[in-house]
Amino acid sequence: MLAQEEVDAVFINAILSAIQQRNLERIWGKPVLDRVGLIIEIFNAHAHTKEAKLQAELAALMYKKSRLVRVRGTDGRQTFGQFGEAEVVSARGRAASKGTGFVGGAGETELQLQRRRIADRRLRLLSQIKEAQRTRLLQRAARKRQSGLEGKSLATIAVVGYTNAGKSTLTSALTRTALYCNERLFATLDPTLKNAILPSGRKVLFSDTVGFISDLPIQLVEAFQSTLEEVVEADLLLHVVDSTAPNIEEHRSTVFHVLNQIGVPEEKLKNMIEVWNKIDYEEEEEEDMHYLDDGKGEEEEEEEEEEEEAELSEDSIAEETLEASSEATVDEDQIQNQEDDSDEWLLSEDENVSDSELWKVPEEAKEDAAQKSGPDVRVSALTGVGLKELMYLIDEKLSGEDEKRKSGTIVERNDFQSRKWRPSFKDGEEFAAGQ
Ligand SMILES: Nc1nc2c(ncn2[C@@H]2O[C@H](COP(=O)(O)OP(=O)(O)OP(=O)(O)O)[C@@H](O)[C@H]2O)c(=O)[nH]1
Ligand SMILES: [Mg+2]
Repeated sequence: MLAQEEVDAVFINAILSAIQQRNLERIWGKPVLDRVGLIIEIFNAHAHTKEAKLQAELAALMYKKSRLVRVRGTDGRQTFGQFGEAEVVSARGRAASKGTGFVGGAGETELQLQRRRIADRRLRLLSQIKEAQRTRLLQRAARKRQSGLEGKSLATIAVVGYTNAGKSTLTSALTRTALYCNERLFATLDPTLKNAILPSGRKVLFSDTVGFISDLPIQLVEAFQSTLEEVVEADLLLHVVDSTAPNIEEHRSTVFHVLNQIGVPEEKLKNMIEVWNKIDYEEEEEEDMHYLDDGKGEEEEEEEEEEEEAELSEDSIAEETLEASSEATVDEDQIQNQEDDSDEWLLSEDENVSDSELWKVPEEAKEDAAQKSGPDVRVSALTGVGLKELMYLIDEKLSGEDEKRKSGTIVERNDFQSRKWRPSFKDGEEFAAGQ
């Protein structure tokens, strides 16, 4: 067991509310990172292109906004937080001022100021991202005009899947190019287009995309909106599944959930090809299993895991931490009940929810999983097994699409606004603010 001094920071694999995070930091005297915070750190570390950097900054900003809480310090005065978080300001100061008609106060001003700064920056980032999106749109339109063989349009195939499923490795293998592949999560943040020739001789474009992850809040999806646009607009989707992942069903349903959220039409989801990757690994794994066995029975391990999970449940964290540091902290409900009208104008409608709610993927959405229960094709992107079969399948699916288009079953969708999911901002406003 590590001594407290040896620990630099604590990561909690759950979504913490701002208050929970802050209370834990107070008790432990260490920075505490939750699941969303960690994802954002990774986004930032992996963002290299201009667009990816903008998107990562927007994600960080949205997260920061949800962390804006007001706390009263141990000495009873308004505080900016023990750890220098300038965004943490007093709620009780505001409560005390209620009824007197006095709405000002240092804490509130600071909070409003912070919110305003965040709102301004968000608008600027959104308009820059929108600009990148426009360029992308023009390029896409130009690509569509380019003809493939026999006058067929140049089809785009988006490669989607959970992070680390092997999307980049597969895209590289299919297009015989070298894309950046890595064991790290979110190795790819930008969509990359590469061309390839199908067995029929048809020329197509493969688009490698950012990976999905469970509990990825919709606010983060907003940040990657222009990247995900490639997916919505693609002619065909390849869903890469890591067949070695222990929680494969959760991965699959997460991917379906995100695709639904970003507005991929039902028709395209049905037509999607499910590719189970890393089949080479499966064989090796069985041989290796006994080396990894630590001598514990499976039941014992499960029990331990359950205990750990119980310890980390949000409620227990909230209770413990609120008790342990009652003087320095405030109750979350109390804060929400005091949710003032004065700041509301800074937030759009959907943002007036508690911060813990803000970062949660709705439960029912998780059940919104794949109807299909097996792979269309099993491959190994590393060894090349199954890739030929996959290429034939893509050819087949695309010509099926052509047929449908000819018979008028499919209507071309060039209209962005008809998408199911749209970000919480209104287009006109964003542009007015950004120009
Ligand atoms: N054994 C085995 N490993 C694979 C296979 N395909 C990919 N990998 C490995 O899986 C890891 C992730 O591969 P990537 O292609 O970067 O995965 P990705 O889905 O693009 O990941 P992100 O961009 O981070 O979302 C790398 O270490 C690959 O070498 C495969 O067919 N077999
Ligand atoms: Mg990748």
